[in-house]
Amino acid sequence: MGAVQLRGVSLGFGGVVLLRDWSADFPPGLTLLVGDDGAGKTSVLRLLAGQLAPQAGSVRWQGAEMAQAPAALRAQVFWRDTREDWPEITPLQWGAQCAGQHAGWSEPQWQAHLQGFGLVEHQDKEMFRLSTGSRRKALLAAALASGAALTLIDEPQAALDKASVRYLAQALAASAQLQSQRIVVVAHYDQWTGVPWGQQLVLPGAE
Ligand SMILES: Nc1ncnc2c1ncn2[C@@H]1O[C@H](COP(=O)(O)OP(=O)(O)OP(=O)(O)O)[C@@H](O)[C@H]1O
Repeated sequence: MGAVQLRGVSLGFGGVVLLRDWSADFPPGLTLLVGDDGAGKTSVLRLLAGQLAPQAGSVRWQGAEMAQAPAALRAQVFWRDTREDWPEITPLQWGAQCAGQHAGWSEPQWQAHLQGFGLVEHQDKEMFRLSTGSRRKALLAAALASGAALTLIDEPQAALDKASVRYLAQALAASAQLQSQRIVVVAHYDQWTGVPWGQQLVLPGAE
């Protein structure tokens, strides 16, 4: 399947430069994307998802420019911006939607992750009734269970209890073992030990 390749990427907003002529590869395996608050982690995930186009340079995967990727390629990406509002839907209903969108969806893994994150008691409550942490856990459980060839996870430790962070670390390791060709990118503001990262990329930071 190969890496997502960023070449000579520039990106900025309103005079603030986040990336200038930045090149990086996101190969199969686990990548930790490190950057201070506001360094552009979410923006890089959005570039990888094709939700955002760079102002210069290219973001290519499987022969396509991600911002113009055909639907078949987009279907191989799991990405949901954590800032997006949730519709009136329960975690179970949302899981069913995701199952329809991702060919590699694993129902046993979804069930296991709901259990592992302690979400079973909340799985029938609408998202807006859940705590931020529980909504985050539902998102993470779906990301992991999606089997998506390119899985993008933004600041997963935010609003998670310690037990869930431990569960997530082992679930990430297990997913990398299970699907060695899967590209999983996790953005976090700091180093994160205890996860077998294939690579760690540090963002240059806003100028
Ligand atoms: N669509 C946009 N329009 C204008 N400014 C934006 C846009 N997207 C991001 N920014 C700005 O770019 C900077 C980087 O944002 P981004 O969310 O990518 O960083 P981050 O590293 O994920 O930081 P944080 O963890 O604080 O969200 C921020 O100052 C943000 O306000």
